[in-house]
Amino acid sequence: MSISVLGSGAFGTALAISLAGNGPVTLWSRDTKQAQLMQENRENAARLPNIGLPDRITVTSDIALASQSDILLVSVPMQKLRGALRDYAAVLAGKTLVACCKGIELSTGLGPISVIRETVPDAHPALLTGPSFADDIARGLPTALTLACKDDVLNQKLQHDLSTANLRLYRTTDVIGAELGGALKNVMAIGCGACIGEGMGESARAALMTRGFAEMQRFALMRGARPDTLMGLSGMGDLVLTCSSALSRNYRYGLALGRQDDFDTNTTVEGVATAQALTKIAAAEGLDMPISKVVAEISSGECSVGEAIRWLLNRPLKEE
Ligand SMILES: NC(=O)C1=CN([C@@H]2O[C@H](COP(=O)(O)OP(=O)(O)OC[C@H]3O[C@@H](n4cnc5c(N)ncnc54)[C@H](OP(=O)(O)O)[C@@H]3O)[C@@H](O)[C@H]2O)C=CC1
Ligand SMILES: O=C(CO)COP(=O)(O)O
Repeated sequence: MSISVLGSGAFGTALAISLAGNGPVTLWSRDTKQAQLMQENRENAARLPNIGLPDRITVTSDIALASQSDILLVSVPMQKLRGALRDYAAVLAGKTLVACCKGIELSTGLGPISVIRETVPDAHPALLTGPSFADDIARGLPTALTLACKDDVLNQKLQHDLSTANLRLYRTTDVIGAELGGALKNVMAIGCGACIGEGMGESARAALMTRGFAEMQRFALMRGARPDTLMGLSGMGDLVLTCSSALSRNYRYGLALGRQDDFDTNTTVEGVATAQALTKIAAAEGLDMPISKVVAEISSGECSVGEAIRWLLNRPLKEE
């Protein structure tokens, strides 16, 4: 069994480092110069600095070579997934593709598994998600993740092949629940960052996380997810991590909004597009998603964080 990671961002590189503990791994970058630099310097200086690449990792920009592996982990941002898969659909046909991204596609409202199905119809799709900062994984710190695949026989094999010394994988066939847990927690992390950045305090953050989780459950149930999936690593687990740590880019982005600080626009912040996608779908379905709505509005500059908080607090009172 051979493994490649397609996409050499922070997360793809961290996964490659962890998987290299089991055997050889190919790490693919679309950028030839970046691939050469990483292969020679044994470091991803751009996205995961100061962490060495084990000898068992081969970095390449040759997609034909990388796609020869049995299992391909696809680790690019959600809004780039369709384009990346479409570009390489010919060599990805029939492969096992494990999406590692967290989000909802803005143009279609779809999650990663559906995007794989549409772009590479005869691939075998799965999803890896859950609480996991790239930096932690790359440093060998332990975490537990959710591996989601409709085909439980394939999933059992993947669970065996992708578990490592520091990644304990739990499997589920509820791909919708796993996708939505990972996608929606990023929106709530922006909200929590904004709340702390605006100086609202820890009690407000706990309230926002809890009501945010209620929104996550409401949306996921509407889409056919199982409630217990949201209670697991991909939902509650990742929500807790991302809403409470400044290692999260979504949280830091929210923090910057609340403090009215600048934020590097090249940083991957998945929750921004996902909040917009959610708001569109919720409006069409008549679903009440107030936190997602204000996260979309503060991200687009339609309202300030202060105005958003006042609006949330002044809505009609209701049952919990
Ligand atoms: N970082 C983390 O801690 C975690 C991230 N994730 C998820 O992983 C996904 C990727 O995030 P992350 O690695 O952090 O992001 P980064 O911003 O660190 O890297 C994104 C990577 O995707 C590549 N890329 C972008 N578009 C394409 C394309 N069309 N074809 C090929 N490669 C492309 C970029 O290449 P280039 O450099 O050439 O632009 C870059 O290597 C996200 O969905 C994120 O939510 C999940 C868990 C943890
Ligand atoms: O998904 C993550 C942790 O599980 C990483 O979160 P950020 O994308 O907000 O950094």
